[in-house]
Amino acid sequence: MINQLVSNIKKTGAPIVVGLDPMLSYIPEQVQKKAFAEFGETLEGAAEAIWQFNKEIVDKTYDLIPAVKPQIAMYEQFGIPGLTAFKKTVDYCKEKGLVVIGDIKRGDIGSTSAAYATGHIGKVQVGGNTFAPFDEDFVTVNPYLGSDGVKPFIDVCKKEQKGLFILVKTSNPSSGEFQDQLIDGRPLYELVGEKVNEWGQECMGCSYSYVGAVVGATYPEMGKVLRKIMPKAYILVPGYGAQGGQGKDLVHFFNEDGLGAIVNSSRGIIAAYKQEKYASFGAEAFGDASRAAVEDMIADIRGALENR
Ligand SMILES: O=C(O)c1cc(=O)[nH]c(=O)n1[C@@H]1O[C@H](COP(=O)(O)O)[C@@H](O)[C@H]1O
Repeated sequence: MINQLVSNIKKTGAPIVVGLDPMLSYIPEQVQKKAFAEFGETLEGAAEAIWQFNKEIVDKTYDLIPAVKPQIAMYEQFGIPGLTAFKKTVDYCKEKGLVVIGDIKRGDIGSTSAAYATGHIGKVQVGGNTFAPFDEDFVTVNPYLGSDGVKPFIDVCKKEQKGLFILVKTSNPSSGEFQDQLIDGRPLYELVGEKVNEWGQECMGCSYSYVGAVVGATYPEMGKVLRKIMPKAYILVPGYGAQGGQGKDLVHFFNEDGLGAIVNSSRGIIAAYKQEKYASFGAEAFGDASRAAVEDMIADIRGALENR
């Protein structure tokens, strides 16, 4: 899967991910009304609205981008119908040739991690039948439980040619509370980065490992250090746009080959029509506003990489 991700990035020239994080408040009224007319103001109605919203955004952007990142919490809040919309989104994006990063941020004791890995990137056996229940291409993993909580995900990746992005330094304001704590004079995120590098060494695709890392766009100096600690890890960089990250902050997340990082924006793309900059599109043309926001994001990052 890492090879498909790299190939999609080279083909589009766009090291970006569109985060499909649909909140009902981002979904234009006409889309909500239509879904509620069919299913009522119910969990099913909400799930239909987020599915139709996602589909329009994917239809308007898929030719420009290599990958999407649906964040499962946005779907789980609508219970079982929400999870059905998550799965429909995963399948639709894959049909469109996009790499799907399931943002699930899981991690537990070994046996429980194994079940998470099976459900999201692996296959489950039911009697004589085998199913790939969610079938994302990559998932995000929380490494707080240590190696035995991460290894079951790596084992499934090896078997199924899937991939991981492991939280190393997150983008949120409180991330330093634990992640920046010094251990023998070195911050914890550096030690986690070293572990990601170690885990990734036996998981190489053509040029990059399929064990990647998450490092927030909001901490560019730390990104620079982590890039060197994990030279073969693809770095998923959230925090662009709504959280303040800009192209010029991100150049050191990339390697000299122009690869090695993929920058996520969720609200900045999917709710673009609500921003002043794209307001002229109006709520009816929300998908076109998202396309314009994708084009601007690509230009910003490409421009920064060309001028570094
Ligand atoms: O793993 C992630 O994707 C992630 C890690 C992190 O450190 N910070 C972070 O914002 N994220 C996710 O990235 C997305 C950011 O959304 P926006 O701020 O709307 O672009 C959300 O889905 C977050 O859950």
